[in-house]
Amino acid sequence: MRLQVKGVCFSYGSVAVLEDVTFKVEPGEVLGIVGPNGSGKSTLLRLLARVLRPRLGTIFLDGKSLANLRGREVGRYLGYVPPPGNGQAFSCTVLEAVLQGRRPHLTWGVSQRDLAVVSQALAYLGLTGMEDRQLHELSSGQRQKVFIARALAQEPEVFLLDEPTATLDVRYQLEVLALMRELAKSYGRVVIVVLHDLNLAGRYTDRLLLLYQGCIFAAGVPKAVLTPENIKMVYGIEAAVNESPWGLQVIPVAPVNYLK
Ligand SMILES: Nc1ncnc2c1ncn2[C@@H]1O[C@H](COP(=O)(O)OP(=O)(O)OP(=O)(O)O)[C@@H](O)[C@H]1O
Repeated sequence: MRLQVKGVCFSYGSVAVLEDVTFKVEPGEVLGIVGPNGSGKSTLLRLLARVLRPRLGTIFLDGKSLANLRGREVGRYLGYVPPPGNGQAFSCTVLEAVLQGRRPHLTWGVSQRDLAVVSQALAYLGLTGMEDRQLHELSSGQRQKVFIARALAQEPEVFLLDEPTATLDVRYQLEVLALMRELAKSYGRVVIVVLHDLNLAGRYTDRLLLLYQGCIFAAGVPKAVLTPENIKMVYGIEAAVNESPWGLQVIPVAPVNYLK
């Protein structure tokens, strides 16, 4: 499914947060969104997930405006994983939470296939055996895995992940991003992922949007976006950027004003 964003602007009340954001993502692509705190990354993802509506501009899925989709279509097309710790403290078991991902697909109750998909999603995230645990009794990383498993179980065309790796240990940071790449490359899904870790952004994405004060400051392949100059302008730090056998390596050195 192709996703197109055309001239999107958004404000919270009278405060403009996104200005004239335009880009597109093709099936099979992993798009990363990076940028400093408050630059508008989460807001952009919430607009793509139709949690928020643009003030101006349009978001298209295969040429159809997102605004015109029915609720069930939104659930089938878009799998949204909110950032860790964002109003997710409702009380249910791990199994119930992941099963919720099947809701857009359910017809007459839960089928064997629904259970098989859920069980595979749990296994991918190393959650097998934790099905009966209560969500509020889990560690924040375990809870984050549950929300990622729920999005996997949803089998959406487009994955929208807001800092999915922020609370995960290094192994699962790699597991989750490798799995998302695989879903894009082998199954033609679109993956859009907000990341703070520039090394992960450099390694696991095909293209990056670098947001700055609500605008796209740079867009393109990671090597073109994650330059020391761009990083300095946007984050105010000196950084060393090297090519490594595993992809781009970004070493944040120090805030610019500390070096004077
Ligand atoms: N519900 C809200 N009401 C009013 N302003 C908001 C709301 N949510 C976010 N903002 C503001 O909108 C701007 C963009 O916020 P957003 O959460 O999209 O940024 P972000 O790039 O995801 O930041 P971070 O890296 O800190 O998660 C910020 O200035 C923020 O204070």
